[in-house]
Amino acid sequence: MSSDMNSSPPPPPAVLSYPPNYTFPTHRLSRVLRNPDKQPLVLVACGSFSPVTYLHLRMFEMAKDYVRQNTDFEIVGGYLSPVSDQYKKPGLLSAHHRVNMCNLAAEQTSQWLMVDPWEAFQSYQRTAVVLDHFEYEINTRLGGIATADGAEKKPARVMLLAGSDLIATMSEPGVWSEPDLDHILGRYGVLIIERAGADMDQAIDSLARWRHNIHLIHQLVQNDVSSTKVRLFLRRGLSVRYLLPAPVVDYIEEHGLYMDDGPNASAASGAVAAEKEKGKEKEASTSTAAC
Ligand SMILES: Nc1ncnc2c1ncn2[C@@H]1O[C@H](COP(=O)(O)OP(=O)(O)OP(=O)(O)O)[C@@H](O)[C@H]1O
Ligand SMILES: O=C(O)c1ccc[n+]([C@@H]2O[C@H](COP(=O)([O-])O)[C@@H](O)[C@H]2O)c1
Repeated sequence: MSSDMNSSPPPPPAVLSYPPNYTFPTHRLSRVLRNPDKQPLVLVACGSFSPVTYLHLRMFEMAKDYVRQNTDFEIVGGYLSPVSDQYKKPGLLSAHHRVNMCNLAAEQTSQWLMVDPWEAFQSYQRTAVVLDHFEYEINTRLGGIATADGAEKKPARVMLLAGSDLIATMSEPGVWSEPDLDHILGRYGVLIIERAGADMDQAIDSLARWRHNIHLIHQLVQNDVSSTKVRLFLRRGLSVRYLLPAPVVDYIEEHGLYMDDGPNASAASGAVAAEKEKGKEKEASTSTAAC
């Protein structure tokens, strides 16, 4: 293991709690680095995924192109990490269904993406802790990623992959704690995907001190699909085909999901999430009315 790894010890497993019968998914993790000059990189996208859309999957492909063209990293794994039911965001379907839909999307439309149910099936875990969990599983438990000649194992860099709307919340008072921001952006870093309606430069304005660890990825094809719009379409009996992977559309139909407002729709448990949802619903509602 490199000296880098020794100077930055991962947190002890005691701070990480585990859901019952949990196994960290590694079936698509590249355990060997193709290019020995590169540093292995693992992408982690945290979110509701209620439901997962093509845009969630597209974030990973955009990141892959960016990383290949602009960095010294080699991507060895990509994970969707659906949030716990305790996040209680309006429109949040049960973790059981959200994880199933993410698994269908990853397994049937991608060769490299995986779904980690670690945070979904337990109490709410902050994003900083989720990234620590990946760090522990990949670099402590698995010992990192081997070079092709097997001479050494390099620690993988874990990075958050997120849309600019999520990053914009990092400048909103009271949403993220300052030590967590320092942990996420200082230690791990983030790849930000431009999202219509959330200006990237504005989103990172107050995050300047971590700029060296923040990578901005611009959209080349504008596409503002959101889970909120998909849920709204479903409630109105409109088609969502070609906005989501076909197996996910079939799953939603088969289980009759998102036909009503759901148990959390008016609970407004998280003020920020609820406000965000209301704004998105309004915007989505205006655009479907215009159709
Ligand atoms: N169209 C998109 N463009 C860029 N990033 C996106 C897009 N859709 C989702 N993301 C990002 O994916 C991650 C997970 O998002 P999330 O599950 O909250 O989806 P969402 O569509 O924003 O959901 P909702 O509409 O329920 O708020 C977040 O980092 C979010 O910014
Ligand atoms: O760790 C935090 O303090 C924190 C604060 C706000 C949001 N998050 C995470 O960001 C994600 C937001 O998802 P969403 O669907 O609300 O856009 C979700 O995974 C949350 O756990 C995390």
